[in-house]
Amino acid sequence: MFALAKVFVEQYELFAFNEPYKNELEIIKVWHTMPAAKLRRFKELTEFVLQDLDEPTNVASRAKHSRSLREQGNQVYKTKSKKSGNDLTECLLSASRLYTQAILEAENAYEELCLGFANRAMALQDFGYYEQAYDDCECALEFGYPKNMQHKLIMRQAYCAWKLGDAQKLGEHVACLEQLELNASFTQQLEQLQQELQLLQSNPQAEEVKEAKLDEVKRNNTEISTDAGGRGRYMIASQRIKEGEIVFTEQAECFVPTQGRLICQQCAASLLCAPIPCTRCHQRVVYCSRRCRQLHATIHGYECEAYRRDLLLPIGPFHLALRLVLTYMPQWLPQLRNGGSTAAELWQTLISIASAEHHWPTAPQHTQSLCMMHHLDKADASKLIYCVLSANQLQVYLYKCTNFYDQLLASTAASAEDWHLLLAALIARTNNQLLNNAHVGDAILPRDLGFNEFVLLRPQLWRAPFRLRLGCLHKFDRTTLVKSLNLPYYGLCNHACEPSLRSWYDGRSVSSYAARNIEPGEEIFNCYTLNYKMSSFAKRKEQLEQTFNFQCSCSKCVRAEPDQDYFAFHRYRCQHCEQIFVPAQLAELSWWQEPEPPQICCTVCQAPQDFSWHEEFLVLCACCDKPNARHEAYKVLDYLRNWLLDYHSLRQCLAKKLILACLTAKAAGHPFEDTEFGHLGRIMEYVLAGTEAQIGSNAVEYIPIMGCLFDLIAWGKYKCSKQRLAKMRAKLDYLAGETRRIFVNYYNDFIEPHCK
Ligand SMILES: C[S@@+](CC[C@H](N)C(=O)[O-])C[C@H]1O[C@@H](n2cnc3c(N)ncnc32)[C@H](O)[C@@H]1O
Repeated sequence: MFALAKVFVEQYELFAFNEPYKNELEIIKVWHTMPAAKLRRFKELTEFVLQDLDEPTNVASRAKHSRSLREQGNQVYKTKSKKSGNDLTECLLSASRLYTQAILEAENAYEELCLGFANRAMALQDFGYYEQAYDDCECALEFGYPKNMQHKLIMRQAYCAWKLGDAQKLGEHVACLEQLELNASFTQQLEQLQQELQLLQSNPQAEEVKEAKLDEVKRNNTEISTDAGGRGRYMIASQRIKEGEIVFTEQAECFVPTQGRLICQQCAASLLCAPIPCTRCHQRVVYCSRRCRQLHATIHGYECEAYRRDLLLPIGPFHLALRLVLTYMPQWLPQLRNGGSTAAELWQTLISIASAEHHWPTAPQHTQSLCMMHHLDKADASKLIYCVLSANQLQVYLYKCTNFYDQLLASTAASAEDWHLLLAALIARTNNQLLNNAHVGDAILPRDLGFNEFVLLRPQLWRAPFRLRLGCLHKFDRTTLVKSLNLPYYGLCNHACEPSLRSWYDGRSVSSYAARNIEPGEEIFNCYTLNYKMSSFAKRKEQLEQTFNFQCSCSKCVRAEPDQDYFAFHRYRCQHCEQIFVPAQLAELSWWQEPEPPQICCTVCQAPQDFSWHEEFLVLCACCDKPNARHEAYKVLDYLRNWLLDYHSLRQCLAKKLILACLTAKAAGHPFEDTEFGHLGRIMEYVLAGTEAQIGSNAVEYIPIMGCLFDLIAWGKYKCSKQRLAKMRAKLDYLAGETRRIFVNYYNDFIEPHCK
């Protein structure tokens, strides 16, 4: 990261750009025409980054480290015969964790890599992750598992295929094993599998009903109009859409993980139990299955060297721009084939597609993406230069380190030099379009999950695949941003501070639901910032102006008092005059998040407020394993209701802290009195009502708190009516498939029994 930043600083000095913006191609041309000596230095620096960042692998030391981790895994795995119940689960998952580390560490030390996969297959199979165990066997074979032991893996695959009810695969593996000479024990296993195969064949299992996929996009509720007055295109309802109904769905053809997160690069799954890494790019890319690895192979072929050099993390948002260009170039090329032979002509061809009218709901994503709005024309010189430097670095990378140019040169009459200009200009333009249009997708994960930690392998959490232990749902306590996606249809929604949509991400897909009834012809708004109840008018204004270049004139912003709803979550009763006030300065509203909190004074009597209890409350939360501390904390929170009014942001924040601290203590086995659950239940209901008031009960933020309440119900310590439970259960249907599976299993295992 340092090398790239240093190079950009020097390149910035070399690139004196002070011309008015025409378009991205013209800016790129400017640096291509800088004085020869400067240009030489500029190019040297670009290439220096590519050379300097290359991290060759020391295969021997990788192998050594990987072997040591695998052997630790073996030690743990060996103890399984003495274990049962949760202890057995722990043993298998901790072995799987160590084998996973061994696989990641091995990189291209293939002798170790294949053994790591083979051993993980064994532990995962025992635990019941049959699909993943099957894939691991396949990986072990791919990476050179010793020939004389391959029958073990084939037997394992046959077993997994049987468990998965896949007669075809089972038949293939059984046929293969029948050709081999096996010892008595393996022969016995084979005979059993032969019988199972006959049973499967004579009694084929009903085709598993696959969950409805989002591949089929829903757009019939919406139309796109254009505003001649500068707001560009916008989305309207083509018919009445009732609150909670789907407004539209979209599936991103390209996305990237945010901040180097290890999610599947193909399907964006964020809960992996058996990550399959690329062996070349230093544990920076993983897949949830071999199929996903296969589907992503072409794009990764272009990115692998950049990952290997760790170029994509420091390049930040440009990574999505790069991926968009890599993804769509094959679709753009046929249009460019007859679109001229110079960079200028090809550029013009793309721009004419971008400025044409299309039927937006059905236009392909590669066309919609070309047409996305951007504001590079309003950017200052430093932003333009940074954009050029990043785009140049990526273009040179593609030229020097990949075979991406092959298709460009084979499909068009343009020269490599023309493509240098065009590609850099296209990356720069795409990046700016994405800054204005890209979306970030979240996942519900434990707050303390490490970057290279895989939650499905976490200790003390699971009792079976996708089945949590009693009282552990609260561990999924946070919505975390995990991916940036290109969703150009969603991007056609203009902004309002009170959105019409509640959007839920699932892998590469988004489903947007109506936040309230929407009438035919009414505009459908997204909210680009926190909504009007969660952030101040000034903050939203600043963000919208800086990033999106417009001033919001939505119904919430044009009111005489645009902050009235935001202030409703910051009302105090003065400790002296007992009048109600909101702190005078915006910066004072979230004082508890400041490193050096300001003194808050009542705006009626000016008396300074004493918030020393805040620190004390945090200390109590940290000691929630002790009953006295918990009782004191319940009391303080109850007392605060007189001073932090209604759904005060701070009171909600403290309530969440206390809930999580108590549930963590309870899950760790600390005894709780029955009366305490009454307190906790009330506190959870308070936070749920606050979340509903501030964001809505159909927003993803509602789910983690609901999960806490589920734990209480699951322990039999809190009662809800059947109707209430049914309503909460219905919310789980919004969740991403992988998370839904966990939450629904939990509901069925532990909540449903309490309904009877
Ligand atoms: C994600 S795009 C929305 C679609 C865009 N109108 C288009 O035609 O492509 C964001 C851009 O649309 C414009 N925009 C969005 N909401 C707006 C609003 N409420 N008022 C004015 N301009 C808005 C701004 O130029 C903003 O940068």
